[in-house]
Amino acid sequence: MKTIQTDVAIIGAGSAGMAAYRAALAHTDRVTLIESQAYGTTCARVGCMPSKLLIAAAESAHAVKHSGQFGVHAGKVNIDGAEVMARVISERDRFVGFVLDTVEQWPPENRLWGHARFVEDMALHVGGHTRVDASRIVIATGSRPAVPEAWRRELGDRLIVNDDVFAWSTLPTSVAVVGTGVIGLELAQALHRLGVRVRLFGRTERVGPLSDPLLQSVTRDVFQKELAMSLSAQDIRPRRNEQGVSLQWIASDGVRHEEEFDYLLAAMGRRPNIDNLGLSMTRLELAANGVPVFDRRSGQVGNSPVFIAGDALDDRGLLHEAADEGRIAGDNAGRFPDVRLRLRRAPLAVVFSEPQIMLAGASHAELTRDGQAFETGVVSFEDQGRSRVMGRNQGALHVYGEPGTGRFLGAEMIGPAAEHLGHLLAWSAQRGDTVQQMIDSPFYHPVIEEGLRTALRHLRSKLQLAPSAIDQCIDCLPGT
Ligand SMILES: Cc1cc2nc3c(=O)[nH]c(=O)nc-3n(C[C@H](O)[C@H](O)[C@H](O)COP(=O)(O)OP(=O)(O)OC[C@H]3O[C@@H](n4cnc5c(N)ncnc54)[C@H](O)[C@@H]3O)c2cc1C
Ligand SMILES: NC(=O)c1ccc[n+]([C@@H]2O[C@H](COP(=O)([O-])OP(=O)(O)OC[C@H]3O[C@@H](n4cnc5c(N)ncnc54)[C@H](O)[C@@H]3O)[C@@H](O)[C@H]2O)c1
Repeated sequence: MKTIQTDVAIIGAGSAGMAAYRAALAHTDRVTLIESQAYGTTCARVGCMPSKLLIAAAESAHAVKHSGQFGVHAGKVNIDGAEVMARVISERDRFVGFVLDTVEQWPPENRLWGHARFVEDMALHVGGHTRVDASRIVIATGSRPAVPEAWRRELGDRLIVNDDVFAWSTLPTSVAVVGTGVIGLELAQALHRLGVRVRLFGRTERVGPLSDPLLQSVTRDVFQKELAMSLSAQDIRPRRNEQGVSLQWIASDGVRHEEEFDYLLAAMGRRPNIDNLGLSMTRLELAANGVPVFDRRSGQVGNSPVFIAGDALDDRGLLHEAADEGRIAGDNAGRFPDVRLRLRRAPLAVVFSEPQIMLAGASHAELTRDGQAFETGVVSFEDQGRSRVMGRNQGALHVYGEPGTGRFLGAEMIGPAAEHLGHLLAWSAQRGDTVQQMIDSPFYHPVIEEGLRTALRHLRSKLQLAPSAIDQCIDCLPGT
């Protein structure tokens, strides 16, 4: 076995690992980036980008099918599954190509291929061919889908995960999607809108990530109108059969049901890739979930020269967070022992369903857990002017503010343009804006942001910072 010495070894060349590599290089040329699979990142290859490409096709099909509400009749919609997947894959490959171009420009002597495992505190074995002795190590190994082993054994290639969807050459006829989290919701709705028979299974009544109980119920109602859903499904039993999968489950009414599908898509959460890293060979302190105990502001594991970033943290699981964490961990690994604590951005998460879902700043669950006093301002989008104009008048927004100071704390929303409102609200949360400062900002007319202003005015009156918002007035057109 060959032995190499390096200043910084980075395990994983995904979004976090690539950011860590760039940041560490600012301090030393002796940086080794280790990858065991294809370069290209989860986000570009099988995550953010191909899922949004599939959703874009689905939105297009949906818009054509529902144009009748505007008096525009497009006739029978023909969805060509092969063409849909061809565009998804060719555009995806373009995004992956940009990542590959970047990695290929990096010196080959800085790149090592193979699965890395700790064999001692600061030594790795890679692919059975190389021992790497490193002064500092960054763990950026990402995550993988959680799949029940018994289901995998029973269903074989009929049990699929997100990676498999983006290898399809055409669309299947039917898919059972298990898991009503972010991936389940995005992919189930997209496939349904592209003409695939879909049933979405949840083991509880929870749909999507919103933690505000009232918004959870709005979310459930909205998606139940469009999708075949079996919530609180118990004893889900998949069997392999001629067609693909026969699925039995006990519905919330206690009755056992059975339905057949081509595939079962497991969207049941993701597990950090830290269980196969040989961490037991090190003295690193591990938390109950097996992840080394780390500081979010530095990425440092205890006081050790080991850093961790991205989905491997089992924390926020989002691309922009992975890139930030990679940069912080790589910089600190490069400058070790002069480790710097970095400010983290305000939380922001978006689900690209229709309507979209977003959380910005502190969530309802976090405020409640932390015992933070707060009031809630609300707006429904059902009668909001611009949302009605566009026929996208579904959902609601809740904004949270602090009594006394009038400080804006956070928001949760299901509704139109949530990806954009989410940014405005996360920026306000990060700046520490007051509700009044936000209301004093310009609002054009007619725009969906006027709905946000209604919610903020409602919050202001709940915080007793101003008289109740005026419901009817000349500049308060419908839904403002
Ligand atoms: C379907 C889907 C849709 C998503 N959509 C969005 C979205 O719209 N917006 C958003 O913000 N986020 C989204 N995400 C989440 C986002 O993709 C991830 O948070 C992000 O890609 C994590 O980056 P990472 O660098 O931590 O992991 P990865 O990019 O997975 O990189 C980890 C790398 O480590 C390698 N590796 C693992 N173990 C070893 C080892 N022992 N030795 C060597 N190499 C190893 C892996 O092969 C991999 O290349 C989505 C995820 C999925 C699955
Ligand atoms: N738009 C985005 O930003 C985006 C999109 C996709 C994925 N992601 C990232 O990927 C992560 C993983 O997504 P995900 O949807 O797999 O996880 P998730 O944690 O959002 O949802 C998992 C769901 O699976 C359910 N589940 C788990 N075990 C089950 C069982 N045995 N039977 C039935 N249901 C079961 C859970 O109750 C939950 O509803 C997300 O948390 C997010 O960080 C982000």
